[in-house]
Amino acid sequence: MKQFSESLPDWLAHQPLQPLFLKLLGLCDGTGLYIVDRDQRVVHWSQGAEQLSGLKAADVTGHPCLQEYAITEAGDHKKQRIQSFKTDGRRVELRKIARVLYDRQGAFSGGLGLLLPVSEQPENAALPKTSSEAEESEKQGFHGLLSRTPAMQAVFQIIQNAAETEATVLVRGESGSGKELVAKAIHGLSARRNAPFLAINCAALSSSLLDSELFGHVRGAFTGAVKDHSGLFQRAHGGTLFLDEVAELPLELQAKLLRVIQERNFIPVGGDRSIDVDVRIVAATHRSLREEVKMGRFREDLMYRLRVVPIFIPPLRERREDISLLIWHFIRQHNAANFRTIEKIDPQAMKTLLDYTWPGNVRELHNVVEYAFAVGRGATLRCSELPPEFREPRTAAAQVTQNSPLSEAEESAAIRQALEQSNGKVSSAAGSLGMSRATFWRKRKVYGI
Ligand SMILES: Nc1ncnc2c1ncn2[C@@H]1O[C@H](COP(=O)(O)OP(=O)(O)OP(=O)(O)O)[C@@H](O)[C@H]1O
Repeated sequence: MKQFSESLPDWLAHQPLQPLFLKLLGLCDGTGLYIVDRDQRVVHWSQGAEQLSGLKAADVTGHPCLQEYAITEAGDHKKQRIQSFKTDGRRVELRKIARVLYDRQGAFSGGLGLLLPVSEQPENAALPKTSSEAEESEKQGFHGLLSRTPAMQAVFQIIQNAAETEATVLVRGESGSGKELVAKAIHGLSARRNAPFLAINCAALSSSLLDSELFGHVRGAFTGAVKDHSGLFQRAHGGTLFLDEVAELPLELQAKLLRVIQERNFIPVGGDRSIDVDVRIVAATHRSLREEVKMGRFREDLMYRLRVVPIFIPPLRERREDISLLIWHFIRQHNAANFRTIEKIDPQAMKTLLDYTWPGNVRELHNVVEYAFAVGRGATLRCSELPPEFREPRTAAAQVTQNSPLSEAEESAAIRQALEQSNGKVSSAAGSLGMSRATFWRKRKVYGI
């Protein structure tokens, strides 16, 4: 990108800088401009930023770089950085474009930022381009789920079809593989999309708390029940209830759940009257419910009621073409929200990422990108910016994956990626994949790359 200073006209270069700067600030007051100091504390917050975010300059100035105003994405308890703000109790989606300032020693000395309503942000106009893959990644999304593997395209098709029905869906997949995103996609595509989508993790609460959270309780049902409490089934009326880790549901609550599914009504804890509800259930588990039934921990009749439409999400290690797609997707998100812009991934770092087994799936991958943004600087993501476990000697599991042959699709995706990263230089692309130049050429010919 051409730097502004490169084309600074002579007459401008000779202007006294301070008055010029103050005039510019005044001129931009209607835009969402803000400035932070070297500690990332806000030192200037324009009127435009006030209007867009609903946050007054007096409340923001002196505080660390907006972080404390970021709110969590519904259903996900990780911070989304600067993507959403609360205004008068409303949620406003904002994007941030930032430029870093360095002092004469090259140390970070602050930054300028511009807030834009998401709808007004011109796609790619202000954001630095990362790689063509980053742009491509946005095209391969399905309601927030990105993938280019055939197995996931089949999942998208099932989601689409299931959303048009009222069938109960059971999503199976490892932790962090995207089960909740699937549930949200089904809700978002269904006729229930304007009613609530509520989620609960059945493994996170004790049996009695879960009972009261799901079905509610009446006043006096137990010590501390000082007033009636409506449960999730009641609050999700007309919408969708996502039951995560459903295999962990205690047997006594499995009976209650079966009743709601069959009878479409339930009795709150301590109550004597049943309440009718219309709720679609999407359940998820990382376990095999069949195995749980065999072990006597899960009711067989409930299993059949839940898995009317089963959806299986393959773990990330089995869809390795998605690794680089997701890495660039998260980098792009962070480029827009941070003071660092990553434009390249060092080939060795990319190889390490592609070889990793990703036990925590997409969530872990997102964390790794977040880590790199937190610890690293500069336009290239390097091996030294990967979390410690990536730099330690390989685990047995990683060895197995490394030694396992890549599928044709994985191999051709890796070759494309390596070429992209090396700017078309064959030697370094081949080297990054541990191939000789001859093998690399032969494979390119086979795959038509
Ligand atoms: N295919 C995908 N494309 C983009 N982001 C994804 C994808 N899959 C998962 N994610 C992201 O990864 C994180 C974990 O996803 P999600 O919470 O849906 O997983 P989960 O399987 O429900 O996890 P858990 O079982 O631990 O609750 C979320 O931030 C989600 O947005």
